[in-house]
Amino acid sequence: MFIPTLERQCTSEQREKFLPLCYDYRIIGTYAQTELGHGTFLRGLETTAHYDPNTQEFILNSPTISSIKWWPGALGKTSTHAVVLAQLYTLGKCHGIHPFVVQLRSLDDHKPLRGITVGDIGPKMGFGPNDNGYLKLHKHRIPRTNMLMKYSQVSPDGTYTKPPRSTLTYGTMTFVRVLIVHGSAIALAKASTIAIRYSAVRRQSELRPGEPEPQILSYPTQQHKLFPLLATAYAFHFVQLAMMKIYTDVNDQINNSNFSRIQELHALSSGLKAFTSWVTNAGLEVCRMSCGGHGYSQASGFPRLYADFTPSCTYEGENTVLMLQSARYLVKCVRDARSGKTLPGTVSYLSEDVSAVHSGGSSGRDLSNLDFLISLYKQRASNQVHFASDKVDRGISAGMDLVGALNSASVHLVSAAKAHSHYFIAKTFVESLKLLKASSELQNVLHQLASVYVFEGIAQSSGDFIEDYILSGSEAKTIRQLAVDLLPLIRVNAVSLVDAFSFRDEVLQSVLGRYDGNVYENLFKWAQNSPLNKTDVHPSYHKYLGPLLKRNQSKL
Ligand SMILES: CCCCC/C=C\C/C=C\C/C=C\C/C=C\CCCC(=O)SCCNC(=O)CCNC(=O)[C@H](O)C(C)(C)COP(=O)(O)OP(=O)(O)OC[C@H]1O[C@@H](n2cnc3c(N)ncnc32)[C@H](O)[C@@H]1OP(=O)(O)O
Ligand SMILES: Cc1cc2nc3c(=O)[nH]c(=O)nc-3n(C[C@H](O)[C@H](O)[C@H](O)COP(=O)(O)OP(=O)(O)OC[C@H]3O[C@@H](n4cnc5c(N)ncnc54)[C@H](O)[C@@H]3O)c2cc1C
Repeated sequence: MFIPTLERQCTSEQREKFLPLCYDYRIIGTYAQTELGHGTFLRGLETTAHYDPNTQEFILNSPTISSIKWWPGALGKTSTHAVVLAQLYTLGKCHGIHPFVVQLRSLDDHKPLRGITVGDIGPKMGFGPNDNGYLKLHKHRIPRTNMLMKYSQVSPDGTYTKPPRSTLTYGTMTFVRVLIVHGSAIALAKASTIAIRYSAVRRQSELRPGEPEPQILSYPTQQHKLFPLLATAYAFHFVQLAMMKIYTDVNDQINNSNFSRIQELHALSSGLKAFTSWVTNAGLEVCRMSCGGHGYSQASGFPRLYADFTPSCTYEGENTVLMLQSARYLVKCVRDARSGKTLPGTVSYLSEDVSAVHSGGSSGRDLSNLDFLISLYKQRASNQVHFASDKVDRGISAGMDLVGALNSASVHLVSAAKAHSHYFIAKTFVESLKLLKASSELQNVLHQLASVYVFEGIAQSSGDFIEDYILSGSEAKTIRQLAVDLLPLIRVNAVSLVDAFSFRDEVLQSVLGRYDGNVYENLFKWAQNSPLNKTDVHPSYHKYLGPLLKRNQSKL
């Protein structure tokens, strides 16, 4: 995050000064924004940067215990520098959060500089090798030119020039949220690879006396756990490509001072980061549990994969908060649509009249047709967004202000943002396959994956579709069965579909997911290397167990 911030927020002179140092690993940096007391509410950050025109320096301070920077990756023991987000004060006025490059440690002996107290925040659930750290600043002075001044400036006499948009400071977070969508795709692909390969190797239970124990991958329940997640990993792969394309296009526009799509990008990246990381987080646990006891061993790779992935639901914007950000924009779009404005691409459906075409019961609608089902996802999203938006309007009519009305409708707003994200993902998956140049065999297999993703997505949220009369109960039941009917077809290619992710064993880090499937020998070998097995009799025997046993034996 240090480098992307410099690349996006530096003037050209500052780029020339700082970026070569980063690219050549002459300095190592972190992104120090979160504090002990604030991570979500950025306007509440307390670190201060007061400009001193006499020396043309900023004086940085952590004025309170809650203002101590807390969590930034590699801050504790590694980073020599940080981008510090602080409240800018100049000529007696506060101008809000701005980014500053601060050197933390000497480049000679790596000792912290004067006015800098840094350290590691202590053991965490995962990310063990990462020294997430704390930073306390005490009257630490930096040159004026260390404030990143691409968008806003402080001149030598202290005059402040404000940015074209205050939220441009938030740009790096948007970029990393887009990366996290990719991160979700990768994590779910890894978990699917481990679980499906192991399920092809593992044989368990005798269905009928005398019959060989079947591969657990043959059980419909095992397939129902794993194949929708496999399909989701493919869906997220195509979604992260689409998200990155939108990010790149909008970022190019921003670089040409065209800020017209910044809100749409913020809303989409927030919703997709939250949606994909929540789904992946839950999916990792399903994959682990589908591997039985060995899934719980460190050898499976799942404990580390989960512990390292799960903070994706929190960092870079806590997921609920990001869903609310996305929903706030959707509510704005409903208003704009009602006043006749044209809506941008990813939300244009909100101005269409998708009033519920009453479920047809036995109307013979083709419930296996993906284009038709995507139109139902659209209808569900539109209904949920309009419902939540109407709730906000009713709150205002009842005398609330906008903040109060948004807050009171927030549970529904989160549901609406989830439905919007889900529609975008399902639509993108289906549309991406249409554009894919692939053999008919491959198209057929990928169509099976898209189908099980779309069917299962409806099955798992069928309440949304039934409550709004988008589907009848019997139609929802039919779609649920369509998902189950697809499982044995996907079974044929399941191992190939995870091999296609082509994770090397060294990357997958899983005995259960080894490419050669030689699990049991390697589990036993792995166990031999356990530290506890260095000696046959563990030293602790002589201190605790031995005396205890001997004492009790003498009583016999
Ligand atoms: C090869 C593999 C590749 C894949 C990678 C693999 C793995 C994983 C991937 C990547 C992971 C990388 C690194 C992972 C490790 C660590 C990273 C974590 C680092 C961090 O964890 S780093 C700290 C992150 N910490 C946050 O994330 C703070 C969240 N908290 C906020 O962000 C704000 O606090 C907010 C938005 C909640 C409230 O903001 P606020 O107080 O100003 O209030 P408000 O809501 O009124 O917003 C006023 C107007 O600004 C607009 N607005 C807001 N944000 C905008 C944005 N970003 N862009 C454009 N517009 C934006 C609004 O839409 C509104 O607009 P309008 O007024 O028009 O409605
Ligand atoms: C592994 C890891 C790495 C990190 N790396 C960095 C880093 O490199 N740099 C950095 O600056 N930070 C980093 N962070 C910090 C991270 O960005 C914050 O933890 C994150 O932004 C969440 O903020 P918070 O901790 O204040 O949570 P809080 O906002 O306190 O969340 C607690 C609860 O409050 C709820 N809540 C908060 N606000 C609202 C609201 N407006 N409406 C409804 N509910 C609300 C949330 O939904 C959540 O349920 C990292 C964190 C972790 C875990």
